[in-house]
Amino acid sequence: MSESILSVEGLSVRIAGLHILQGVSFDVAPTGVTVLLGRNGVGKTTTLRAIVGLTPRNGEVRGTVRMGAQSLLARPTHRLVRGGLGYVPEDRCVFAGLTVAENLRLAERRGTTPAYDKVFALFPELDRRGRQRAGSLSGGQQQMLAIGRVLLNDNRLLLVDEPTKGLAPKVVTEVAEVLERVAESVPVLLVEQNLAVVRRLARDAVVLSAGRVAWAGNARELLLETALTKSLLGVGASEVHS
Ligand SMILES: Nc1ncnc2c1ncn2[C@@H]1O[C@H](COP(=O)(O)OP(=O)(O)OP(=O)(O)O)[C@@H](O)[C@H]1O
Repeated sequence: MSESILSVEGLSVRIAGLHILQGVSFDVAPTGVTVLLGRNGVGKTTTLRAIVGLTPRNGEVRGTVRMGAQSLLARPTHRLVRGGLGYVPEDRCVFAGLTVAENLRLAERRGTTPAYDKVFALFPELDRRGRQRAGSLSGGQQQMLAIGRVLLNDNRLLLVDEPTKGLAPKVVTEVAEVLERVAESVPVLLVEQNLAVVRRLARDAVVLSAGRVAWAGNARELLLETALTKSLLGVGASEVHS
């Protein structure tokens, strides 16, 4: 593989006495989508949050995370974000009481030109619904806002946590289409449980199990190995190929 955009080595996270990650190591390719997989509660969100410096204060993080030559773990989150690490959290976290336009305006950064043209080209609905309160958007529209907000600024890498969770099948397809287009210009580390979306988007896959990386390699190869998906993800062939 060509040089990675993100390198995670020996990442260990303890929270409230739980040793959630126990020496996780993997690389994220400099282009396309790398998917982080694993059964529920295995530590996927904990991994993304550790990378972006959002482990709870009572947690302890060890190991090394590098984006290019830069070491990330000692840096505060706002610096990482300013340095081009975009994060779309699980559950979207849009400001329900603010309008779409206000949610976007909050993401603007001093000294940079926010890329409204790019965001509205990807999500015309965000332009049309500028005056609508984010809390009254559908789940899919909120997800588009959460992704659009991050894309207002330049990113070297995007971390996206379960963007299709809880969405209707048609909207899952729309979100997948958008992420596919986004990934043409910026590499993505994606947590995703919907294996049809994984099959469509991901070139590389990393599977967590028992606090460690249990498997890493080509995503399509993983999805073709029924015994592997069953043992690592707890899903059978019908779910993989649906
Ligand atoms: N702040 C916290 N305090 C205590 N335990 C936590 C905390 N954050 C995560 N955990 C525990 O760590 C484990 C991993 O959680 P995490 O959310 O990272 O898993 P996940 O793989 O993203 O799961 P899911 O697929 O269900 O979202 C779980 O057992 C969870 O309960």
